[in-house]
Amino acid sequence: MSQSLNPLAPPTHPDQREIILNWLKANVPDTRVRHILRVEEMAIELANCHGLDAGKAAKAGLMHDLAKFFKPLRLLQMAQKEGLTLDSVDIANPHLLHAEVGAIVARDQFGVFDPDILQAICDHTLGSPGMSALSCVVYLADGLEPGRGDTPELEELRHLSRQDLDQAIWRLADYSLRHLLDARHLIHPRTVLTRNWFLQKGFKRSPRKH
Ligand SMILES: Nc1ncnc2c1ncn2[C@@H]1O[C@H](COP(=O)(O)OP(=O)(O)O)[C@@H](O)[C@H]1O
Repeated sequence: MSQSLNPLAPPTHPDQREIILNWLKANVPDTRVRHILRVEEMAIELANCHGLDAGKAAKAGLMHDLAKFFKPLRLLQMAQKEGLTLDSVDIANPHLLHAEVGAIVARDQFGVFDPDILQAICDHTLGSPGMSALSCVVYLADGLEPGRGDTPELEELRHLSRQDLDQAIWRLADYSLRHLLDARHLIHPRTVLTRNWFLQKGFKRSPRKH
């Protein structure tokens, strides 16, 4: 995890999924629970497509939005207590911290200590330059699960997400950035850094195309 959540010994509960799902049903509106379940399903599908650990993808998908409905002050306080470095955009829009704070909840409330899963939860909204394939899968599942719509652009991105994780990441980052620009929202620089990192990775793979 780029911002040091401490990976200690893992006490894994056999009924962990049911416990997490019950917590979500009590703390998150039904529409968001349905989104979370679609993210879990798409993360499993993408993990299988790309030869990744589908169990880890499922867990990160199920837990990615644990802190989605935490109030801004709570998000800021938890992030500060954890010692996370905050960008000015995080301070202006603490909602963006729900990703990192979700990983803190996964660790502290549900005893998840797997650093790959915690990092994928952290990365799900803004991405991260050089993020792992597991993080890519959860970022893509969050942005492209079927409930996001069925425009030709989204369908193309879904197709790409099954073929090429790197290209799908920068294309989905571009898609998000376009929406943020149109809405005249602040843009967190990490999305731009993520987009550039994965675009450049593509240049290195096929230099003559660019
Ligand atoms: N790079 C970014 N900079 C600023 N705001 C962003 C960025 N990425 C996403 N957001 C905004 O943060 C909010 C949460 O993002 P996300 O978790 O992807 O949303 P949701 O799952 O609710 O669609 C959304 O309102 C989105 O517009």
